[in-house]
Amino acid sequence: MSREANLPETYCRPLYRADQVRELDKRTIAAGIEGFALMQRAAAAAWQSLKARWPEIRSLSVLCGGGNNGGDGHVLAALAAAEGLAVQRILLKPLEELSGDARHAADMATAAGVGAEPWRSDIRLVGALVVDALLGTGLGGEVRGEAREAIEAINASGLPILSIDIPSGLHADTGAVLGVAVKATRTVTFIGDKLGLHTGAAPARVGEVDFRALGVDADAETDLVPAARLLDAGMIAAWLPPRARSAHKGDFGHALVLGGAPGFGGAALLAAEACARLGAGKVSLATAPEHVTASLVRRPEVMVHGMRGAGDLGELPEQADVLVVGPGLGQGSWGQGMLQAALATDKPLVVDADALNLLATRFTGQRRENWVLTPHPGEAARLLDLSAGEIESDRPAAALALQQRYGGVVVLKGAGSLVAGPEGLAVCPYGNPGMASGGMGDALSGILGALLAQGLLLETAVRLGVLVHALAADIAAEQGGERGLLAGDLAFCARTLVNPTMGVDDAAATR
Ligand SMILES: NC(=O)C1=CN([C@@H]2O[C@H](COP(=O)(O)OP(=O)(O)OC[C@H]3O[C@@H](n4cnc5c(N)ncnc54)[C@H](O)[C@@H]3O)[C@@H](O)[C@H]2O)[C@H](O)CC1
Ligand SMILES: [K+]
Repeated sequence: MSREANLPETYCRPLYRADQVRELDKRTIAAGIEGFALMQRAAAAAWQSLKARWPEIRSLSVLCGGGNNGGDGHVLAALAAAEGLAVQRILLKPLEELSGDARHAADMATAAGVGAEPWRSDIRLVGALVVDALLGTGLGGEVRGEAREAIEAINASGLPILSIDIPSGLHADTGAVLGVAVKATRTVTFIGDKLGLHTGAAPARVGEVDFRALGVDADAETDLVPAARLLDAGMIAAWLPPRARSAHKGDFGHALVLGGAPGFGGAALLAAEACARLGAGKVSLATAPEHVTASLVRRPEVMVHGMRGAGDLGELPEQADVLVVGPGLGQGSWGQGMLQAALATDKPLVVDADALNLLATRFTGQRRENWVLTPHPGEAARLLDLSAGEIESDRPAAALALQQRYGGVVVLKGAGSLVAGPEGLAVCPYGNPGMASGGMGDALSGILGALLAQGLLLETAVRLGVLVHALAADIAAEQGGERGLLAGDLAFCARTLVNPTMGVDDAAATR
């Protein structure tokens, strides 16, 4: 178990940076498995993964770079040829310029009768599938020269693509595309799963990630603290406290949503609804008076209060167990007053949308340990005084910088949302482009409010909430497609996720 009581680390696969994987390689070699044997294990694992995914394939085009990533490709080419496949082996660097394990691998493939031809810009890829063995953890800087051409040709081929270790051109630590990157169908990665395969541009580039440990137990290297951990749906049940039969709504907390400035009612309603749907005992909504009727009609279970300004809040903040501030807040005096009232309490806060923009502009210097900020890259840029491009160029660093500066827990939303907290970094591998629509952030803030209201530890609640929110979006997309996926669709899907299915007899048994 991890240091925080209910965070079973066994479910969160460790993710490493490239330098940590190289350190693991070094230690493995020092422990007696020499480099070429490790390369042979890697290539064999990639070959098994390829055959499992494409059992019908009878020909390959293997593009080999000048380093050990290319070495993996040479060994795989020999394995495929030995099983009767037609193999086109293409070299980015002449055999005689190779060295070390890569040269050993290339010579072995040649000795096994596998032909080799130099890369040419007019080359035709004749295989039915491409193996991308150009660049791995040794990629340094923007992709240059023939490697760039080769990557573009691979992407233009229209063929299925298996990337060795990392799609060439993708940064192993940040998931950023360094000029150009392969768009793989499947990526087989070795020894340590890599942080850069799960965030930034990676989710759209890696295809299916097939992690193979090659017999190396990275977890045993306790001094190698993983760069992040990969959230897994298997954790949902472990993180949700069971409900006692004798429970009453007071046991599940009271969440107060502050939002819906005049003209911005929808966001606040979405947050309040998600909060109710995810199990808060009571939900109050403090919003502009014009939204009261709509709230009563849409969600009568939410106790809605019309607020001309923060002065009308009265005892509401003190009566709540958690405050969600930001959905539809606006940045005018109404919104500023609501945020000020929230900051004046010592209650756990979920801070989103315009509340984040106000933290960056009018309420600067704030820091607390019991809040969660949920910026998208644009809001993160304002909070760190950077550009959105700089945020996206190194999302893990941005998430950690936000957490360092503001304290508590930070969610940097986007493909492969990141959760940065005292436990370190967690990456969410779920979600889809259907989430790029208005209200998704409001739904997340409501989900987080509900889990905090029910008493989950801050970091657990945030990791769980981000996971459930994204997984619900995947379920909703499976049911009805990504286009037109609405935030309101999520709350119900998310609700099913936080209610582990019970058979009828189980339900009877608990009566
Ligand atoms: N024991 C091990 O280390 C194992 C490693 N495995 C595989 O090896 C690669 C890492 O290999 P390395 O030689 O360090 O680097 P790469 O092959 O990824 O790249 C070096 C290669 O690429 C050229 N290059 C670098 N930057 C650029 C650039 N910006 N543009 C163009 N070309 C570039 C450089 O000149 C070299 O030719 C790892 O990913 C694994 O695939 C085994 O899998 C396990 C054992
Ligand atoms: K590669």
